[in-house]
Amino acid sequence: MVDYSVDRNLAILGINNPPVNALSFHVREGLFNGIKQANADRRVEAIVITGKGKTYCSGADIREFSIPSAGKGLVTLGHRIEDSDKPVISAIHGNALGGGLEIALFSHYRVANKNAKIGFPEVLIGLLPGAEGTIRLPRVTGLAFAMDAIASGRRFDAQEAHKHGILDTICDGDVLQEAKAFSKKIIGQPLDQRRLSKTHVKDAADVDIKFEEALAQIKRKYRGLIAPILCLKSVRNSAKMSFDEAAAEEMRLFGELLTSSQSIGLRYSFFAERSAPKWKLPCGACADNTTPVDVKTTGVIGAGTMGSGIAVCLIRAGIPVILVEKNQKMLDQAIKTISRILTGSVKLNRMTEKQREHSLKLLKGASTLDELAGVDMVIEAVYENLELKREIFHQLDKICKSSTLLCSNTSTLDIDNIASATQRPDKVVGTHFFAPAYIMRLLENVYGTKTSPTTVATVMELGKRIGKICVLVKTCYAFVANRTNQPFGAEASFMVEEGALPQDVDTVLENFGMPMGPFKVSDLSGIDVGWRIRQEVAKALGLKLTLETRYRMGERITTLADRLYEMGRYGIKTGKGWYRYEPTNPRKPIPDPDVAKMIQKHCMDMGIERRNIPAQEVIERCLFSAINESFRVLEQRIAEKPEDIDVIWQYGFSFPRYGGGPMFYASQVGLKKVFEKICIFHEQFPYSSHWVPSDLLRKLASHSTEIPMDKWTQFISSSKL
Ligand SMILES: CCCCCCCCCCCCC[C@H](O)CC(=O)SCCNC(=O)CCNC(=O)[C@H](O)C(C)(C)COP(=O)(O)OP(=O)(O)OC[C@H]1O[C@@H](n2cnc3c(N)ncnc32)[C@H](O)[C@@H]1OP(=O)(O)O
Repeated sequence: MVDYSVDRNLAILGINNPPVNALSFHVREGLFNGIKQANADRRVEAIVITGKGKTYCSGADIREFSIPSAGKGLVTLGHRIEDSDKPVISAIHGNALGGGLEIALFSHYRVANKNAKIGFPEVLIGLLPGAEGTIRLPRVTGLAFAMDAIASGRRFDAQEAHKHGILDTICDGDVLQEAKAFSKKIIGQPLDQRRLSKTHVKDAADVDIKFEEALAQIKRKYRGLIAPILCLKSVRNSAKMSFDEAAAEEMRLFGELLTSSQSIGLRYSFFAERSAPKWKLPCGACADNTTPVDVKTTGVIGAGTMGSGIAVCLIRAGIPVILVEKNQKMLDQAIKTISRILTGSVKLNRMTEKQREHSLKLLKGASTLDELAGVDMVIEAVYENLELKREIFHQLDKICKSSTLLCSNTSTLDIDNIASATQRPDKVVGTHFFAPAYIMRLLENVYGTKTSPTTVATVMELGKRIGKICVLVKTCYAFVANRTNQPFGAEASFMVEEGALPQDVDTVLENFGMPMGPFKVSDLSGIDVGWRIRQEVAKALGLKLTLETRYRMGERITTLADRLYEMGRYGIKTGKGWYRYEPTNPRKPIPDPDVAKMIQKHCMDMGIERRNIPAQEVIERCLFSAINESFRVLEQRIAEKPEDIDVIWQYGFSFPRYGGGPMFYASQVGLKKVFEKICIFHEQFPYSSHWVPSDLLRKLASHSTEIPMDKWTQFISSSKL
């Protein structure tokens, strides 16, 4: 795990723990012994710590944090490095992150390749740099930089690190060669001033004012998160306490964070996000054994909000797009919108003007499907109507070359049904983007019964290329995202019918950690949009809709949103929806007594007695209904693993990352408790089929001990596989 070699007067300790050279137990042991050995070796005059392969060191092994007291060895190792009688140089390429940067700060000197990335990302997993990082960095950079870097977790480049004194030198080529050359300048120099524990924070006098400024910013930016605040407190200690006192306090704060529910959730999310792209099909094909085809050209059909957003994603990633829209006015408008979106990206420094111009050159408008004959992939993004989509796929099948993949940006419709309109069902797949497509990171890829592994591999790869977090799911009505979110929204509305007001429900869920409650989201996305979907569904089912009912096809429903629509309250776009909006601040939702009156009248007319709804009930009804549906989705193998559902909720519905997602939340509450509550709600609300308890959940909950998440799918009855 650490390769020890001697090159003339230098001992080279090469960390060799692919893929990211994490500081696992054996790496720490290897470095410790290497320093000891080098100090005892009379040939050696200086020691270089370097990383084998692509990187120097990406920090502690996050998986080890679930082992009590793991990690303590890092501080012991650090002290051994700093106390070395022979100078230690860290030679950095790739990443020096977290514990990796701490090892560099225990070293006496640091040299790096100009492409290296440096940082303390611990806060992103709910921790702080616990091996004296919060005490050492301010001694090098001063307080303001250290507070910002540690509390934000941002990665910065070698130039910035050099400017702030973290690096002694940066080089263009091989960093090990540079370290060897550098050693000649420092061998024989006194080491004491290079030992950071012997130095002081230079701007310590300003600590209180800098702390207050940073704290105010952090509280605004990272609402509800504990780790950024403790990061700042620990940096403050570096200026107010002796080195040893501050380090002891840092260790205590690290321990507090390590066992916090936020950090446990964030660490889960770190790995869940990385597990999502590792897809697997029932036939055994998977990400590791399937090669995607190269997509060089694409077509997008429909120049509405979704089509334009998808086109932005593609051209931004350098992929040419033919945007097909038969309505010329709409096409012109879409091209203007796309150009405006890219201008916005330039203003936000997300791309340069030159990149914007290059991207726009990749976009071509067209009015007929015939233009798509030669493209490698088509993404259809017309509105949600099965017949229309089937007709388009039927035509595309005739027009496009035989290898073209045909993707549908549908949020609900059956992929098998769409595929059956073609002679190439193996090349048909769902690509469900979330609005606005150029901002939202989630891409829910949907395979049908006949979709080939190559087609799946290709859309998963394309998603990655355009910067999306891809999750693969099997076709069913509404897939995983909308299917599991539907009960969440329905329960929120039912509670408003039973006694809460929209703002009450929103506030509870925002306090839980959702950035925006469901009624604010509904105002943002448009009440008319939901109304139109309900009309389409009713038309397809041959139903006549009325406002004066509480049940449809044996299911409880509420017509409150339809009543808002009838009042012309479409949400933010009309200045009125569940809330009202002042023209002077059109984004700020203000509770509206007219809405309260409408709700009360609705309840009187429908004979509903209103009652007080406690906050706990809001959380349980919204989340447990989504959890129950999630277990069904898992049981039916619509989702392959619980982590996939959680990633969908994080990136599709902004579920707080520290909360993990509905499945992780269930695991933390305890499946027995969740199941019992679902049974109670099922009795209380017999006309909501989302409360019928999932068999899988029942089975897991009946176990005498909690079953860990990675074992849940083993309990699916074989008859359901
Ligand atoms: C109870 C009282 C106890 C008191 C104890 C007190 C003791 C005090 C001692 C404290 C010691 C603290 C030390 C330190 O401050 C803490 C840390 O260092 S925390 C870790 C900080 N580092 C990170 O957060 C880096 C995380 N990784 C990344 O950001 C990225 O992976 C990357 C390094 C930028 C590389 O990105 P990519 O190239 O895109 O690759 P992937 O992300 O896909 O990763 C590839 C593969 O590697 C796995 N992995 C990555 N980093 C780690 C890691 N740090 N530990 C373990 N595994 C890691 C990743 O999961 C992928 O594997 P896969 O999941 O695909 O199998």
